[in-house]
Order: sequence, then C-alpha cells, then structure tokens
Amino acid sequence: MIVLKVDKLTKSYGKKHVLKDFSFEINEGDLIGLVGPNGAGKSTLMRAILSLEEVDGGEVTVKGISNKNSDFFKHVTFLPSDNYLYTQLSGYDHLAFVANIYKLGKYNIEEVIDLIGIRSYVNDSVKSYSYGMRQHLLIALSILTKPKLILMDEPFNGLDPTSIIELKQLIRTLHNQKISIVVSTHSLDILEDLTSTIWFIKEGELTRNLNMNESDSIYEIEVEDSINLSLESLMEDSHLSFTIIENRIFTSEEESIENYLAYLLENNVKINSVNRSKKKLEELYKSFYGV
Ligand SMILES: Nc1ncnc2c1ncn2[C@@H]1O[C@H](COP(=O)(O)OP(=O)(O)OP(=O)(O)O)[C@@H](O)[C@H]1O
Repeated sequence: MIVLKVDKLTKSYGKKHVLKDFSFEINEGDLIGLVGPNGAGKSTLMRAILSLEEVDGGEVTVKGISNKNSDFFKHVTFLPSDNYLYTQLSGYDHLAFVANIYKLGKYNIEEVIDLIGIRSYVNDSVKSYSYGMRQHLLIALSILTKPKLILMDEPFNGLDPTSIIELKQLIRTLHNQKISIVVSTHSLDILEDLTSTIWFIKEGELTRNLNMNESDSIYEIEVEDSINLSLESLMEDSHLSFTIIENRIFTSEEESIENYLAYLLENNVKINSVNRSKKKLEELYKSFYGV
C-alpha cells in the first residue's frame, strides 16, 4: 500500500539543483536508509516533503492529502537533527502539548510512553535528560499521532554506543508496527545493520533501485562500456535485481550470479571483470561517490 507519493519535486538554491524532479513512492512498512555526503540534499529532501522548504515545483501527498494541508502532519512526522525541546518542561508536558493539538486522549500518551520505554523519567524536567533520553522523547512525540511515515534526519548523531543500540531497537519496533521510516545517516555500518533498502542521493539525483538482501557479500560485474543498448534497459528486461553505476552492475543475489553472467553473455555483452566484496554498502558508497 502506497503511503507517500512524491511527484516531480524540484528544488534549487541559486544555480545549484539540489533536487531534480524527484518522483517516488514510499510503501507501508518501508524502512529506507538515505545516504549521501555532506551537502548532497538529504535534509533538503526531508524538509521539502514536509513543506518546511519552499520548492520550485512538484507535489507531495500522503493518502491523497497534500503537504499544504495541516492533516498531512498527522500522517508524516519529522525527527529533525536539531533538538528543539523545551528544557524547563517535562517529557510528559511535551507529549500533553502535542496530544492537545491533535485532540488525543491520555490513553494515547500512556501507550507511547510504554512503547518507547520512557516511563521512569517522563515526569522529570527535560534539562536533566541525557542526549539519548531526549532522542527517545522526540521519537515518542513523533509517533503520538500514529503516523504512517516518520522522517528521521541523522538521528544517530552524537549518541553513545548504548543509545545507538537502543535507537536501532526502537526503529525496529516502529518498523514492526508497519510504520514507514526514512533514516538519513552518515554511518554505513548502522544502516547496513538496520535495513536492506538504501537510497543514494548525489548531485540532485536519487538512486533507489538498490535493495540488498541478507547475504553478506556483493558482486560487482564490470562490462564493456560501449554496449549498444543502455545497460539499464537491458537489465530491466532481465527480471534480476541489480543496481547500475556507470558500466558496473552490483548485485547481492549470491546464489544466482551465474544467471547474471549467462544473461549478459546471451545478450552479447562483454564482461570485463567480476568481483566479490564483503562490506557491500561501503563498497557501493565508494563506487558511487568515487571515494
Ligand atoms: N538555505 C540555504 N541556502 C542556500 N543553500 C542551501 C540552503 N540550505 C541548503 N543549501 C545547500 O543545499 C545543498 C544540500 O544541503 P542539505 O543540507 O540538504 O544536505 P545534506 O545532505 O543534508 O548534508 P549534511 O549531510 O551535511 O547534513 C548544500 O549544497 C547546501 O549548501
């Protein structure tokens, strides 16, 4: 079931095209890792989805409701990278404030407190919270309206290993509840552990057809770069899963590597080399961004 639909979202700052005609859908229960170096446009994409950023064109809807409509924000919530809590108030005060805006009952607050596990400190003033405790409260706030989708902008920044483990667990709990989540982070290890769906953002483009399975290695098949047909359209006809970067095909379908090779040879594509690597996301990142 489609949760979020983005159609031709475009944003430039001066001459810099940060989002070039982004069109995509997010389905129920998707857990997507958004990757890109500093300045690639991850925050801009999230902010544009939430209409916190004025865009040059495009439409964003959740269940058919536009992001220009305030009801949108019941269904799509945001975990920003900056901490915007009021230190004088308690965690409970924050939850009650949001519950009041959306006319939710005490029951909803209690449910969220238990789900996120913040009962032992929810009545304390936020100024006494550690960074991890604040992050938990922000997540509790972000799920109060039972959203369909949560956008998390670098939620692991500044967390110690314990808090990282807890946050990963929390994200898995939300994912099990069929909430769709987009997480941007610079930590490839965390992402690799969390999800097999990774989106790369680079120079205004979004690469989404990368879906890594559970296998712990990845194949890179380099083919001659002068094939007649575009490699992308040739591979699309193959019904195999793949990611293409220039003249290289990446796949984590380990058992069926022969199928890829046979398909390419059948189509008279010359294979330059086949490599297998272990740290697949890091390898992909290095190839994609030319590190
Ligand atoms: N208000 C602004 N005015 C001008 N340029 C901006 C503005 N906000 C962002 N940019 C530019 O847009 C590009 C994308 O920025 P964005 O913050 O979305 O990147 P990011 O991928 O989230 O980066 P980071 O990983 O460093 O957080 C960058 O080149 C940035 O300099």
